Amino acid sequence: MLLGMGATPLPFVKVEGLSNDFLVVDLRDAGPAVLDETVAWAREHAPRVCDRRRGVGGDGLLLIGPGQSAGAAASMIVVNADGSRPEMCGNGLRCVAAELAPRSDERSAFVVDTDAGPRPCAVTRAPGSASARVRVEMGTRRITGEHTLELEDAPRTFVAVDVGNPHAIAFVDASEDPEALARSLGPAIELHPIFAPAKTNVEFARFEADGSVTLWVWERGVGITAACGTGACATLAAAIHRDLATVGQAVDLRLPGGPLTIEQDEAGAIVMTGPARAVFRGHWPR
Ligand SMILES: N[C@H](CCC[C@H](N)C(=O)O)C(=O)O
Repeated sequence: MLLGMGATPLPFVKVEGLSNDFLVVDLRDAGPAVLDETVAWAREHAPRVCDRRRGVGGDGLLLIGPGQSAGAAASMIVVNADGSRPEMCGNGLRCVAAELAPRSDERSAFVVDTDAGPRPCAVTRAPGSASARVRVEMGTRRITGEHTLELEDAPRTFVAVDVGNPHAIAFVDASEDPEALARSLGPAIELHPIFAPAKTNVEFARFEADGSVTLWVWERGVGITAACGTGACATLAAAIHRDLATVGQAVDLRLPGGPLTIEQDEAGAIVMTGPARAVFRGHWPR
């Protein structure tokens, strides 16, 4: 199936994990030439495909290819809504794993290769259900620095965390609104020279009286999303780094799209567990 003039329509599955939504295209059997061509096509057409009025709508595309590393069941290539190709996507990987897992199986486990490395996944679902609960080993976080940025309202300090992709997390006071801050300051921080050339995802997190965390994310290459799996992982890592949380402590991360369970061990290895759902199937006309 060669894409381009007269190419056949592109089959996809629309998926969502905590309302972070994507188009999944399964190219495991398409061969390397078509996979590469489809990645190039997706990067060029992502803005239109992800447009919520003129296209399917979504935060990005997830292209599934054959596994690259020994024993991997498949690989996942992520394309953001702006056409950029990030290293990793946590909510997206849960959705890809749920697509890879046989609907008839209650439990399945396998490794998926990503641009950030292999990620072990475990899928649990009621047989036949379009929804699943997925546990992903997200690798080991790296704290890459702390940066105090002079921003329009006041200097703010961000913890820079790499969880395969880059994140900058600011913890805000009880009197501040993380959503308003993410919307107003997110774009400038994503593009701030200190994070060049890779740019960064941006998180504003507020600890609540009950110990939970209200989290809003301005995603690199996307904008505000309802949830960000890698962002939740990076936020917990930053909280532990700042002694706002402890290793092994279950922190209730409250994203607009719903809660995520994140755990970090003494060595900095992070595990994320959350939902994934297939919403509908379709074909994108070529
Ligand atoms: N926009 C992100 C990729 C998607 C991350 C997010 N959707 C997740 O669930 O981790 C980036 O450019 O690094």
